[in-house]
Amino acid sequence: MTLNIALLGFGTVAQGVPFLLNENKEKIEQAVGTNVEISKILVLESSKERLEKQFDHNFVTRIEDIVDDSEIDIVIELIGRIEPAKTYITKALKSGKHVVTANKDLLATHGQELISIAETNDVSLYYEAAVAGGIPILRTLANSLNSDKITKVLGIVNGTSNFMMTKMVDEGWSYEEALKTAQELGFAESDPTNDVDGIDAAYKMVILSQFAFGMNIEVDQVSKTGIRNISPEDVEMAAKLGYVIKLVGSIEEVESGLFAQVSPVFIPKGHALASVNNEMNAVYVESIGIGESMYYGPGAGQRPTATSVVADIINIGKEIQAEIPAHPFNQFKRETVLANPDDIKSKYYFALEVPDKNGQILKLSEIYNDTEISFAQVFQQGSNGSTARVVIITHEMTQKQLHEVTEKIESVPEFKLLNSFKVLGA
Ligand SMILES: NC(=O)C1=CN([C@@H]2O[C@H](COP(=O)(O)OP(=O)(O)OC[C@H]3O[C@@H](n4cnc5c(N)ncnc54)[C@H](OP(=O)(O)O)[C@@H]3O)[C@@H](O)[C@H]2O)C=CC1
Ligand SMILES: N[C@@H](CC=O)C(=O)O
Ligand code: NA
Repeated sequence: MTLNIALLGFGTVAQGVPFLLNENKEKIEQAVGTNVEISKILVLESSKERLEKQFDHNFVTRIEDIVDDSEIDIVIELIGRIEPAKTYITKALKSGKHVVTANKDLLATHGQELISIAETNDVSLYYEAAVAGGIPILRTLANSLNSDKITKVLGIVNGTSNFMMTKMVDEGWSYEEALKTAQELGFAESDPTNDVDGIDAAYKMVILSQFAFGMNIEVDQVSKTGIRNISPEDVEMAAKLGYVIKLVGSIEEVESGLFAQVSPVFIPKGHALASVNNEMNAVYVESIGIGESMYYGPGAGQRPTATSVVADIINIGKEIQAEIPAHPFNQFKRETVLANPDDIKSKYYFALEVPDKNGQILKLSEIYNDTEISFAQVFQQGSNGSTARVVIITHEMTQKQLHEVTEKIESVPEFKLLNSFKVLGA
């Protein structure tokens, strides 16, 4: 019996699926126990003729041609965004088809609804490619780390922004040049705002929270800051102090609950995450059993992402062949409890613009002192004659103190808070 699959969409990632099925045919057939065929591919009417000239596949333009086809076992959604992907996945699941997707936008916002439809219809919904493209992180958390208790996850999980930061900092590329190349290389989302503003990474934090902590946080509960406002002065100061700046997603469980965030972070140069460059991703896990572990690999791009998609197809194929009942991709579920901001502590970097005259550092010190934040280091990083750029590295402080001190600084008209970033390390 052939395992018949159908693709929805035939863009960057989807075109990697036939490539891998073909290049790796023998191994895949041995794993699944039968051959895997792409029987139909759903494309837009406007693209069908162009694709038919280029590829020898059975292209269709109506979702019904796929969901009503009883020969099709697995539907692979690679259109992206919310609609029509959500409607198509729902139809496929309700028609008794297993579904594989790489769509983190959809899983982070409507995942619970889709998981419940899959369960009701006794079919599988797998999405390894949705987090950190080519890194097998979700299956590792669900299968290999199920014996361990995870306390913290730090992730460089957006390939586009990491690629851009690497090229801008190490090779002096402009923001526009770096973004355009990330788009050309197939790393960026159709709307790259999600990549540069930390939204794509926040979607991945939502999914990682489910697998690592069994908690289901909302995207809006993940605080997000992207890479747009990182300045050359921030990068220069980071380097001078022995750090690199990267967009990091973090999830930590403290006594009061879970806290998730995406923001630029100062990472000490010796930390394993500091050497994750270009489109590479890494998920760094702290747990009571293993201690520290890191999972590293390409987070975006056609072949790495399609490799995760095909791994999901193989896993579902094996289960179909062995007549194993469908089960959720992630079985870890607990009540969701958010942390008290008083319990979330970190060191911080503050960059401020202040009038270049006597008494300003003293005035700043008073503000921080009033909020019970102590300085670890203070620098004046240049002056234009009327204003000076002051950089402060603090000792550990809480999220609550961060909000308080930010408000206090912003209430002083002559002070301008340029940036405040978390600093990793004790
Ligand atoms: N690129 C990457 O590195 C990674 C991507 N992902 C995820 O994988 C998914 C696919 O991404 P990617 O391949 O990069 O995106 P692309 O934009 O390259 O591909 C999406 C394709 O879907 C097609 N499409 C759009 N609407 C429809 C529709 N209604 N019916 C049929 N086809 C449609 C588009 O067609 P047309 O070209 O004709 O407009 C396009 O070819 C997304 O969810 C993305 O977030 C996940 C990890 C990594
Ligand atoms: N646009 C995303 C693709 C993978 O999820 C990224 O750059 O990481
Ligand atoms: Na993955």
